[in-house]
Amino acid sequence: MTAEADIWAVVPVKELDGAKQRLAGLLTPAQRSALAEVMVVEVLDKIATVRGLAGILVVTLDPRIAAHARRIGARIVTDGAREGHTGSVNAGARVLLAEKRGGMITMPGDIPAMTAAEVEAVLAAHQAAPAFTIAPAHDDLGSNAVVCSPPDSVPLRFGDNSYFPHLDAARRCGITPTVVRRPGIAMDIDHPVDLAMFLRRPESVGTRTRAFLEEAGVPRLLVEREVIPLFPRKRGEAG
Ligand SMILES: Nc1nc2c(ncn2[C@@H]2O[C@H](COP(=O)(O)OP(=O)(O)OP(=O)(O)O)[C@@H](O)[C@H]2O)c(=O)[nH]1
Ligand SMILES: O=C(O)[C@H](O)COP(=O)(O)O
Repeated sequence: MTAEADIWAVVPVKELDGAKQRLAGLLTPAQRSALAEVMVVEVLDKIATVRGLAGILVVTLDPRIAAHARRIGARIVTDGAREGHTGSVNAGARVLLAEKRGGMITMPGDIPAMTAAEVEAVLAAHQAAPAFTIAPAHDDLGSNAVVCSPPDSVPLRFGDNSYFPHLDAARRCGITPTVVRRPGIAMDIDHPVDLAMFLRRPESVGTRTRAFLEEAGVPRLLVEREVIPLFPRKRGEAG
């Protein structure tokens, strides 16, 4: 990718009240909303330092996230911002298309272990348009960073084990997808078990999200709820 590629980051952010429903069994609504905010702010602050991006669009109706997005110089898109993950990404892509921008890299707000260097590696691997690059989740189910140039090079559909369907969609568009795996980008936080994994992994060390989780007593909660066993089984032990 060259600087002339004109790639914009598109980050969809659901309103914080009601975010992270899949953590409802573990965290209170206030904790979930606070965690979502810490993660999104951490992700946006890191994206703001990525070299080679033309700009950042944050698709949101959340006033706190919009205020932070403005502070880091991002643009806010509100049209289509309540249309789910896919609808919101498409809303950002439409803005970029209307402005004849070169492409987009979309990432969710729940990958707080990502780094600017990882995103730069994804962008560096991206080919000349028409092109499609994807950085999957650690389990090869989710699509955690997706680059499309032009912004609508491949129809996107998140939320249902979308990684392999996105590879197929690219091929149907006549594009050979580029795959880039990076451990920080790969670690999205949806379920309690994801929190356990995040806290175990070296990539979370030094993140504000980890500090927040420790402050909120989440490591102990994960043990109490048996998401993390207190005495891990030894290899080969039955159970
Ligand atoms: N603007 C916008 N962003 C969304 C919407 N739905 C999801 N997102 C964003 O898309 C990314 C992935 O979100 P999800 O994992 O589906 O939702 P979540 O709130 O993080 O978690 P759950 O409530 O457990 O589904 C996050 O950055 C969300 O904020 C929406 O309706 N509008
Ligand atoms: O449901 C989700 O976790 C998000 O919408 C992300 O979707 P994905 O798993 O397809 O990346």
